[in-house]
Amino acid sequence: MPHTRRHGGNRGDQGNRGKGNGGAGRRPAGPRRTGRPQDLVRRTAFDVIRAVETRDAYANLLLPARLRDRELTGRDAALATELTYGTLRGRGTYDAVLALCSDRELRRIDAPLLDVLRLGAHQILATRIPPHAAVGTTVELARSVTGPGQAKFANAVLRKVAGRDLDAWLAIVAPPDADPVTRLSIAHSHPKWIVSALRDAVGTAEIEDLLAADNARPRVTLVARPGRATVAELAEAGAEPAPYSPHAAVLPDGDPSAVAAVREGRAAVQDEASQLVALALAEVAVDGRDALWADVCAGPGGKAGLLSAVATGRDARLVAADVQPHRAGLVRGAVDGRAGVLAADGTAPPWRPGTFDRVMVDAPCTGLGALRRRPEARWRRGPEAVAELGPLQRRLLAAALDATRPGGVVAYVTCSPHLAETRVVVDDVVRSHGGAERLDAPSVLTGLAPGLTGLGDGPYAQFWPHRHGTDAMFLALLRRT
Ligand SMILES: C[S@@+](CC[C@H](N)C(=O)[O-])C[C@H]1O[C@@H](n2cnc3c(N)ncnc32)[C@H](O)[C@@H]1O
Repeated sequence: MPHTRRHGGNRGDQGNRGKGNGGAGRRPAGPRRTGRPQDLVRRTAFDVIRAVETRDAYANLLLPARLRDRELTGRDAALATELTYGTLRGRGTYDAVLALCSDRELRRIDAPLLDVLRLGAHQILATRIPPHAAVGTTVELARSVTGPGQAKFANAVLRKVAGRDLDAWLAIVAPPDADPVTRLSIAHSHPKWIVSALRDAVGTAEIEDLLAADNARPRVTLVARPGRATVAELAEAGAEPAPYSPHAAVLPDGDPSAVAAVREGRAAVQDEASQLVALALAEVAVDGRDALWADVCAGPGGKAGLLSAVATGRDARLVAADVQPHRAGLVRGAVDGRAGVLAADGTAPPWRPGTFDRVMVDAPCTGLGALRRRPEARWRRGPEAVAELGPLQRRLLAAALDATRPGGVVAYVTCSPHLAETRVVVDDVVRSHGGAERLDAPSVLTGLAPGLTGLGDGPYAQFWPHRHGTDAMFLALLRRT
């Protein structure tokens, strides 16, 4: 099933009735707060879904801005978020159902109308909104977006969708005797190439759990930057200590920016695996000097923020770089004053060979390990992205080994479990570059978090959403010889 939770959507329609648009000369962007709040909630979800399609917008960045502009808060904001993310994630499943309910091929349906239908299918099949209400409000949306003729078509299609529940539809569109990749692709709404790649990485026994975890809402994990904030302080603000990272706390509900330490930059939102791979680089033993660290792909600064705080506590210094100047700018807001930040190309860096004692390469990758967070990401790129990124990943890792002194350590990290951008890259570079010895990453990580298991047999470590509740982050640790 594309969704593991059903949302109490219709309850969300009750909030903030009749608040107006805030006055003081401020006009919300797009539709105004007139009419029924649920219309504005659905319209907001629709607008974000369209912007994702037409201007490559990122839902997790655009939606909060639209909610603010339109003064949607509380349950209305929660419903708009659920409808936006759920529709984007579930598109693969909903398209398979819509194709059976429409007398027109989906590719012949106008793109805005198809998005309205997907939004309707999500409400009917994966929320607790009563089907008649979901059909009625979606038909109204179709009318306002595309006109009365199309509203009639939308009504006919959505009434057919509402004729069965999700399980009954899945038995038809993803039957047990279908080819396994096709069945998983439709049932869990992932493109086939991603199902195949994830199955190669995690194995047949766990692929279904992994795909289901990609469709669940991720918890919000905070990092208390060492020396600047503590988990105890985050706990006072309502967060709960997380299971593995000593600096992590989970915010069960609510807005991270309501936490003072987050507002003040002493804490931040950061996945627990992302914290642990940075800590692994900081903790693995190095022989001799331990004074100068680098993060060569640092933007926007999640790992650099943690590394710089740990470095400062040990009287070491972090140099953080990113090839994109605006991303290097974001890093400046995440690191402490001792760190150096610059815009530089990690494949042709301005520092001398052998400069650093510890180097982080958090390489640009497909992001297949963070599909929970970026609901549209799975539809955006095809398998060619893996081949396109491979040469850059290899050059960055080779250059990082060059930048490390003998006895120093390099961490190669991706937010993807795809074998072609994880172990295949590291194996190739170790073979062709020479001068690198693989360290056992799982044992370094379990040294940090004794309860942590299921990272693989080494020398590489792989986190998984369904096993660890984290992003599928990969870590290789290499000692420069
Ligand atoms: C996965 S992101 C890094 C995330 C970051 N480490 C964090 O924890 O917030 C990869 C970064 O590599 C940067 N990048 C891509 N090519 C690069 C290059 N040749 N040299 C340096 N940085 C590069 C991208 O701009 C992007 O910011």
